[in-house]
Amino acid sequence: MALTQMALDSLDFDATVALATTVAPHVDILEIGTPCIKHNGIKLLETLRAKFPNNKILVDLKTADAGFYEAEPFYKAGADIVTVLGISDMGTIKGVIDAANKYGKKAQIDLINVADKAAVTKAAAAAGAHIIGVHTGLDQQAAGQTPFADLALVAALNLGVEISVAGGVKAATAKQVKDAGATIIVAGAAIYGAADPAAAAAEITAIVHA
Ligand SMILES: O=C(CO)[C@H](O)[C@H](O)COP(=O)(O)O
Repeated sequence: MALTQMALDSLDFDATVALATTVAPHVDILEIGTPCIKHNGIKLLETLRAKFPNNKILVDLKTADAGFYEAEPFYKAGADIVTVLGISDMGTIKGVIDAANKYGKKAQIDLINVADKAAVTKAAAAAGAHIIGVHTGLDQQAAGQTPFADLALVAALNLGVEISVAGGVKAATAKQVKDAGATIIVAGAAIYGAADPAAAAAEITAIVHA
């Protein structure tokens, strides 16, 4: 079954916990977004881990170096998934995979800004990556880009790894993303920007779980 992931992209600690409280019953995975984890640190992960035992938690570290060293404390503190940049050295990617395996968790390789996405996906899968993250970042979205072509390319490789898709996904596009091969469908702005975030999350999850 495909899963939904909600990206918590606020910088504010209390607002993040409050939004997670609203949304957690309606999504599978809570994501602590990159600006959020940089601003608030591992204490926020510890807080969310304690409050939401029924959700998986992804920490979007987007690690670029020192993979094992940077990722290990987050797995130890309860992260289920940690991200590493696909543009990093394979030693860095392998370090995050090794840290994930040490704790029985998952490493996600983020393809943001990767030039040869097929080559990096194949190399990461061969190195034991659990999840490939097809990702059109917020700045790329502002320039009009979408993740759909990259998703088609990665899904066509048929490597047997999980595929997460992020980049402006909303209720209107969630089915398209799932049908194209995504196993984790990420939504940030479509949920936190909605008038009723709980309802928006529930709507997307109903589509993804259908
Ligand atoms: O990782 C991110 C930015 O780097 C976002 O959290 C991700 O793109 C999901 O948010 P949205 O649905 O608003 O694109």
